[in-house]
Amino acid sequence: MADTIAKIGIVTASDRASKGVYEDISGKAIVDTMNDYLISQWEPVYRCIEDDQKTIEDTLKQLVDEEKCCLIVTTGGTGPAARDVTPEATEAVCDRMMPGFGELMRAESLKFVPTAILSRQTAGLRGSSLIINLPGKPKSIRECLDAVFPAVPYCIDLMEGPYLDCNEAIIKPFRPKQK
Ligand SMILES: Nc1ncnc2c1ncn2[C@@H]1O[C@H](COP(=O)(O)OP(=O)(O)OP(=O)(O)O)[C@@H](O)[C@H]1O
Ligand SMILES: Nc1nc2c(c(=O)[nH]1)N[C@H]1C(S)=C(S)[C@@H](COP(=O)(O)O)O[C@H]1N2
Repeated sequence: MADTIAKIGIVTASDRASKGVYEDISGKAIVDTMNDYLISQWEPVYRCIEDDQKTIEDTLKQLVDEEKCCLIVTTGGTGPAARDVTPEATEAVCDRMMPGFGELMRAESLKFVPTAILSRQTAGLRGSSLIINLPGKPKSIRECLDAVFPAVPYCIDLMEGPYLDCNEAIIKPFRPKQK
């Protein structure tokens, strides 16, 4: 699927950003990061929603099943507060979990903040889409994506999704088997 435009879902789960109390800087940071990383064509499918489990589940299902996003990156709602339910919504819609993503992001994030372990961020597969949770803080976006993104293009190759070509001066994808 070399020439397919990759659709990438960007989901901000934040009560305040979704009500306009503050600007959604974290969702924008995901878009900026993808623009930095990717030299192949891609298209963002953006949603900014409240921290409500059913709303998050419905949004993730829509982005996978109807929009056909190969990758969905969420931000927010991964902590211990009562309304932090993004990991639960992610698990509920995924067929299989990819625990290594959360493990690596927490380990790398600990180099920046001791509160990294408060994030329950995870990742999983629904159909042939990869869903990755990031914390809500704007600066956590790049800290986490720089750690895990090298494995993302090959993950999408294995699910027969679009070929993600990266700017290797910024991020080096690792593909054990070249196409
Ligand atoms: N999407 C975002 N855009 C800009 N800043 C954000 C965003 N999400 C979080 N922040 C910042 O990080 C701080 C801590 O995030 P927190 O985890 O409380 O947010 P959240 O749970 O995503 O949002 P909310 O509590 O409104 O649902 C916030 O006070 C805010 O300053
Ligand atoms: N890389 C990184 N990870 C981070 C942080 C951060 O600033 N950078 N903040 C932590 C904090 S303070 C919290 S409470 C949790 C959960 O954040 P969330 O509820 O906004 O998703 O993510 C943690 N992980």
